[in-house]
Amino acid sequence: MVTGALSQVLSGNPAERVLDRTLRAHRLLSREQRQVLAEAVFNVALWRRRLAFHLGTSEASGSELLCAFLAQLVGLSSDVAARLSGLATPPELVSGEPSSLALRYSLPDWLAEHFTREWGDAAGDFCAHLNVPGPITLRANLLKTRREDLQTRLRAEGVETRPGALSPLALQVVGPKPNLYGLDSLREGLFEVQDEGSQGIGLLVEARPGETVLDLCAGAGGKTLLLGAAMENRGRLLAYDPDAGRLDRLLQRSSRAGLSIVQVLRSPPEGLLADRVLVDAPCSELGSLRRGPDLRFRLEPGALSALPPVQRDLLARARRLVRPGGRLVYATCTVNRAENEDVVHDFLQGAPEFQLVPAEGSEGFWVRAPHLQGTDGFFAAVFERRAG
Ligand SMILES: C[S@@+](CC[C@H](N)C(=O)[O-])C[C@H]1O[C@@H](n2cnc3c(N)ncnc32)[C@H](O)[C@@H]1O
Repeated sequence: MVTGALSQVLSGNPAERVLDRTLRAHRLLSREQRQVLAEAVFNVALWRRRLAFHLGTSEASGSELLCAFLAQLVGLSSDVAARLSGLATPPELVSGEPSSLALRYSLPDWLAEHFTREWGDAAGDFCAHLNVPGPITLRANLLKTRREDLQTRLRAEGVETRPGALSPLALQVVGPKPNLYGLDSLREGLFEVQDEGSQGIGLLVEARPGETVLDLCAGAGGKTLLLGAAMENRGRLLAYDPDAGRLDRLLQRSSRAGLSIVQVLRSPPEGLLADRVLVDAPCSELGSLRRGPDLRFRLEPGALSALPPVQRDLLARARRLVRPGGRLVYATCTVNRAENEDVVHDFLQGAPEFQLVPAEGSEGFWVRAPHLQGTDGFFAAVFERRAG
């Protein structure tokens, strides 16, 4: 069963979906067996390049990779590892650390090269952090609760948390992964699951009660909901996204959150002057790679250059929708100068009515990353439209 699941993952099916399907097809597995299956699928999906190095090949089967995982990472003897993996003879394993970043941290070559260009000496540290699952972080919905009350409520539901250090709304789950979707507190809209970096972007907008705020790439509303709570459900909160299904989910989540000021726009906004506009742009999403063990192997190098034209176009549209004296926030969840700093520099050159509001990061940009603050990777730039 494990090797069947692994060969599906190795042929490009998302590990999480494969695991889900396999568990559903084998409902009689014990809790421990399910856990072992999950560990094996996730670790082989993530470490496949590194494990292939230990096998001395670039093309290894699911069984061979599983055997290398059990011997190299779990520490079983090679005989036992081979038997558990269904191999007749144990493969000879190469020991030691690979010298290249790509093999050490199990990344495609092009991606390791990209991260070296982006982070320089810190690339190894960044890549190491991509291989550790991020924390599960919740955002307290202040329309319905306070962070400390939510913490008490969750404890009563069997979920231990601690306050996040970066966002005043954040609680981090402590201990094993709970089934959050089974909790009444979630159904009652007391919280949403949201990385602290993502919360930080919503907070950069500084939305206030009574204002008109536009979320131009609202998706399913992760940040829209935060903006609505910051506005205390007063004012106008406009949410646009070309993906109708995501907007439908946004509406469901808004109603669960007790948010009634959201107006979903089914076509791009025109002729509007908002106090604040958020452009949470579509991007290559390299900052979220730790959220899926095999995401990195399903990306193509073309992802790095596909989106800057779309991002430039979005900023050009957003430019016309901010009132004089208003605020514009451009954000991505990626680590790619071409989608971040370069897009922003071009925008500032072509839009002299806007000025950068410097954040604490380098060049005045706001940057979050797993090896720096422990969040997923994000980039943001805050602009103000000059008054008059
Ligand atoms: C990073 S996601 C947004 C996530 C969302 N803000 C959240 O916090 O949950 C980017 C979104 O941009 C949308 N998008 C893609 N092309 C777009 C366009 N031309 N105009 C506006 N949104 C676009 C995608 O459908 C996607 O939902």
